[in-house]
Amino acid sequence: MSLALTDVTLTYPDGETSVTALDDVSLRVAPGELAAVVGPSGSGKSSLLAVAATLIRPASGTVQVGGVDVAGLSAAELTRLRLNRIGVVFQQPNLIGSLTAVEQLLVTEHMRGRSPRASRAAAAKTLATVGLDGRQHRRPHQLSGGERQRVNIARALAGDPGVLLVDEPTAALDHDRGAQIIELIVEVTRTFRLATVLVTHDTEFLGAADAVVEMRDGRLAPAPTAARG
Ligand SMILES: Nc1ncnc2c1ncn2[C@@H]1O[C@H](COP(=O)(O)OP(=O)(O)OP(=O)(O)O)[C@@H](O)[C@H]1O
Repeated sequence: MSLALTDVTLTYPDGETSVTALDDVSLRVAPGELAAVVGPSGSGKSSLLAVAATLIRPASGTVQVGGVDVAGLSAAELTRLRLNRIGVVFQQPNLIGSLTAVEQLLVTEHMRGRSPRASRAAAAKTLATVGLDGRQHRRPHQLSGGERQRVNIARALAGDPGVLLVDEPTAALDHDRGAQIIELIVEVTRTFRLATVLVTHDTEFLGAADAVVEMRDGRLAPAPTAARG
């Protein structure tokens, strides 16, 4: 599935005035490709992900997921699109403390209306894909930081999405764990032919990205080679 943002502009009200978080931004990501987004704090990276996730509607411009302009979808269709086609990985895993790894995935599978038996088998398979075979019955406090982030990634993949949006996945991890998480994101992008957008400060891991773009004051441009690590 592809992801395309075209001429997207987003403003937030700010007292009497407004802040332009995205200024005429265009980004295309083909199936199986990873686009990395770098840029200083406050430049608009999270806003870009929120618009791509269809959580915020831009003031102008279009967002297409799998060739479909999301502006034309009803509220119910948008909910289905988010649940079934778009996987989001936030900086913090946001796991539920009392649930095991497999149960974290079953919560969203339940929301998708899938049967518990089929969901459990699929969730175990997804956990194995992210390297957590044998750890599926552990609760978050029994997992390392890197393993918790893997559960987070597995949860985003469980619905079999076409688009994967990842916000600073290595921020809470040490260097080696961070490198492994980036490697995993690249691997699942290729294996499942996802259109992946990865926001990161870790410029040293960007060699595997198909494109590296830089946000500055809400504008997107190809990153200078120095930012590619
Ligand atoms: N809900 C909001 N209301 C008003 N302004 C906002 C809102 N969210 C973000 N902004 C502003 O929009 C701009 C872009 O913010 P955004 O969070 O997208 O940046 P970012 O690049 O993700 O930053 P960081 O790297 O610090 O997470 C900033 O100037 C920010 O202050």
